[in-house]
Amino acid sequence: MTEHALQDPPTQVRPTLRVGVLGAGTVGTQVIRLLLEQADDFAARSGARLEITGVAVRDLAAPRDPAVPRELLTDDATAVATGNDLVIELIGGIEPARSLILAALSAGASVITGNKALIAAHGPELYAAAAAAGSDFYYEAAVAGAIPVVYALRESMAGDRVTSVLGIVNGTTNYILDEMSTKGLSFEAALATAQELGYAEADPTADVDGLDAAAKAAILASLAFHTRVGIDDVQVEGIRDVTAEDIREARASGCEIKLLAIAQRREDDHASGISVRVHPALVPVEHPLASVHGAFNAVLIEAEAAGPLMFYGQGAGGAPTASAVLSDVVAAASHRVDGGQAPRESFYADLPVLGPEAAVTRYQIQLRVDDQPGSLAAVAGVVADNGVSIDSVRQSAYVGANDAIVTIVTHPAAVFHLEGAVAGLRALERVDDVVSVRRVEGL
Ligand SMILES: NC(=O)c1ccc[n+]([C@@H]2O[C@H](COP(=O)([O-])OP(=O)(O)OC[C@H]3O[C@@H](n4cnc5c(N)ncnc54)[C@H](O)[C@@H]3O)[C@@H](O)[C@H]2O)c1
Ligand SMILES: N[C@@H](CCO)C(=O)O
Ligand code: NA
Repeated sequence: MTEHALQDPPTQVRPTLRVGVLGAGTVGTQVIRLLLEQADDFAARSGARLEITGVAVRDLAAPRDPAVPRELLTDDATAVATGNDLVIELIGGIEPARSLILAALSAGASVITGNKALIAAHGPELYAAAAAAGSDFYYEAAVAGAIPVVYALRESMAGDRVTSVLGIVNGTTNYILDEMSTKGLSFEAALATAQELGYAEADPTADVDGLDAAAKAAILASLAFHTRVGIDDVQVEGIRDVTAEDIREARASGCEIKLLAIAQRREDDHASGISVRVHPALVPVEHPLASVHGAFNAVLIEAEAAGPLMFYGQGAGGAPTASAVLSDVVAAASHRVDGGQAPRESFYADLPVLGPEAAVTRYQIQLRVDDQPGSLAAVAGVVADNGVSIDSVRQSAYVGANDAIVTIVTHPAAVFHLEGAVAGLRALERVDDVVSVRRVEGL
């Protein structure tokens, strides 16, 4: 074959697919810009010309990025949802996004969304509507922005048995913790900077309280374990109570504090099922997740045959997220041209989702103790008596008193045993204060 024959004839007639966009905010604007700027590439890659017929917005008069042509704007979102071959939902939230997506699917459109909150609350309903209509339902942008982790779990890992997913999936909180760690800022000061830079919303609750990461954890767990996992199945703790002091102490013991999303398969004498949780944890500095800085995301997947896989990149922002949306647009468009369909929901394994009592993790316990002979032995005795095994102990002087700070890292322990040990420590006369109890991951 000559080189010439490999090239795409410019005159080739292609079908046209009608594309509707719901929402022209941070992500929608970039999706529209790229679809228009790179129209020929999208036509060549998908096999169809992608024509944006309408962009539904809430306020027609609002100032807009010039990348969004004014003549495409409409405030009739239902018409955009029901009058196109491909519908891209980038409004966010539950309603009206849910109703618009259902309307689009029942009108026969394929739907692409980045809406993790909606999928974590109503995923099965959306999948069922897509299957009933014979349409595609795609959502790469919903988890970790540009990082192709939905594709990885839904398609690349379809031939393997995933055992765990461990990730930093919220850019805002990673930025805040990183600023606290590298610049010594307080939580409040770091949050204010994140808001100034546009990472955090004016109302940062979903990010800071771990709910955005929990929605993503639910999606990751559903895909990894072929089991329906909703946001209510995820144990969530955010980063509001992480102090600059916690981070300094973590660094002194060779760790960073990261907000982690964790989905693990458990099959042992004590529990069988999956554990899905989001919480701050100490991560040893040599662990790959410890060096994920700023608003970046990273996801580690472990599977039986593949072993460990690591994904890293931009988990938020208009253009990075648009990249993920557009990969789905190309896939959905090429199915319209050449046949084929997106993977359907896979929940055959139906594994039980375990409660918080089943979690077995390592902990770091920090105590302020009397710096007297026998204090360490008393502390170690209480921990052992409660069935918790100690991995390491570090003692440092406490400034301004006859006290010492003792930092204990345990071997993996059940919550029940850990709570017993902490209660026992609090009751010890030699222990003035249990300063902090944090989970440790990645040891
Ligand atoms: N921004 C990111 O970094 C990012 C990353 C991954 C996924 N996402 C997801 O992408 C989606 C969009 O996020 P975003 O950051 O672009 O949000 P955004 O708030 O910037 O944009 C949403 C837009 O939708 C508009 N809107 C609200 N109700 C509407 C309605 N009824 N009809 C038409 N338009 C309406 C809003 O006015 C706004 O312009 C969300 O689901 C979000 O979770 C965002
Ligand atoms: N608010 C989210 C956007 C991406 O979902 C974050 O900070 O990661
Ligand atoms: Na992604």
